[in-house]
Amino acid sequence: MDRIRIKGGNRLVGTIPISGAKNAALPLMIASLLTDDTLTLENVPHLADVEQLIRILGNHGVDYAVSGKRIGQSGTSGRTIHFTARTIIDTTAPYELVSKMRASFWVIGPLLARMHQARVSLPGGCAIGTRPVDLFIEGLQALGASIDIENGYVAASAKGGLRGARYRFPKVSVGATHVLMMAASLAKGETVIENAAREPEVADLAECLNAMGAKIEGAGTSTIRIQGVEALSGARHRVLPDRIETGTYAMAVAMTGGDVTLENTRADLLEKALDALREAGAAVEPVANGIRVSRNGAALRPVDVVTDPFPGFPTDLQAQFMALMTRAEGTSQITETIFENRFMHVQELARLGARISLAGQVARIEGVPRLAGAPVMATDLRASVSLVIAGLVAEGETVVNRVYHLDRGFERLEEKLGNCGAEIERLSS
Ligand SMILES: CC(=O)N[C@H]1[C@@H](OP(=O)(O)OP(=O)(O)OC[C@H]2O[C@@H](n3ccc(=O)[nH]c3=O)[C@H](O)[C@@H]2O)O[C@H](CO)[C@@H](O)[C@@H]1O
Ligand SMILES: C=C(OP(=O)(O)O)C(=O)O
Repeated sequence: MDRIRIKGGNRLVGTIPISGAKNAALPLMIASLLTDDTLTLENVPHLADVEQLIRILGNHGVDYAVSGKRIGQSGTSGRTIHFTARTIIDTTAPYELVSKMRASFWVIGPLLARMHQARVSLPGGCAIGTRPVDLFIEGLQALGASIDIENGYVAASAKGGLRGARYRFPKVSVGATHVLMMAASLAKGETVIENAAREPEVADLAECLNAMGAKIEGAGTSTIRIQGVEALSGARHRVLPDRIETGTYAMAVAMTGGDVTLENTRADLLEKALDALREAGAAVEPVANGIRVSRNGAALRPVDVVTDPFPGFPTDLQAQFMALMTRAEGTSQITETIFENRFMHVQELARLGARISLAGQVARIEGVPRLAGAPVMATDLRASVSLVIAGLVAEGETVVNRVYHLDRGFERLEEKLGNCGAEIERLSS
């Protein structure tokens, strides 16, 4: 299993190209199931989750072809991939494939809409909470689907097709909003989704679906209105920049000090996180095609944050911000409101000398003047990268084990940080 070795102490200076967003690319790829035409996606990141989803889609009959820049070229700006689901050859998504990744469950929406049936294994994904699927089930039932859960599978059918309806989510869910929006695009009549997730990835999916011929209004707000259409066509769409990758590197720069321009990204995708960084003492300014982040000499100040659905502080940046706060001059508080078990990085950060106490969903971080390198274990995707951020300032050597978590969501992390002066390498074994 690969490991990442970091020698802490170097400031980060230079430019980091931001990739297309994993959490936008995955639902966009799944949208290819909605049409027999070709959906071309640009700026697709090269990530383990993308490769896994290609396999899952292949099982349903989606062919893919890669064109444009290939991985390995320096400065690559992501791949262009053409997805074609000419015919759906299987409406079952099996446990072996779906258990590896939460988002793969989302195929249920397009399969049901196009084929009027789907049998999808209950999902896997990062172990950060129980992550039930009740909202998907309720939402799809509102569109007329009958659903049974049997032998670990969700079996859904809609004889005669889905019908538009008004549905209010009792709780905000990104995935369930994606699924309902895709399903409703091919339902008969109008669907109104209330209390929808407002994440930029939802708006990105809607933009792509509209390019495919869907009629969706209001995506990016909490009420989404969809007029169902008979069929969708192919389209070409560019995947949104990864706001979590952006925020992660911004936090790494705030941690080490230095001056880095994050390229191919947008500040409006993560205002709340950038505000927290400014409060912590970093200078953050939008520049043409990106964001410049620096901290030169200013002390790190403690900042309290509470995770929330967009436009709040993202849960996917919580671990990284906690790593930063371990070096603040004072005590900060981080409250996690989205997932009930997303503090697994706490004990690993403690190995590096961090002082963090937990009470339910609240972590209190007492800043320390130094961290010291140690072997640590990645437990989930964002937890892993929080350990990398801490390792960048820890004295001596930090080795992060179980790097496969990182590879799910960060493209060429060692190269991107190494090019800015970090001493970081991948140890393959
Ligand atoms: C691939 C992807 O885009 N993953 C993101 C997506 O995950 P994902 O779409 O899985 O997250 P959700 O927004 O659905 O989850 C939010 C909360 O709702 C709960 N819930 C969700 C569905 C359901 O049927 N019942 C239920 O109770 C979840 O357990 C969680 O507590 O949004 C999360 C919240 O921003 C991010 O952390 C993930 O990185
Ligand atoms: C939790 C995440 O991913 P997933 O929903 O795929 O587990 C994430 O991207 O941080």
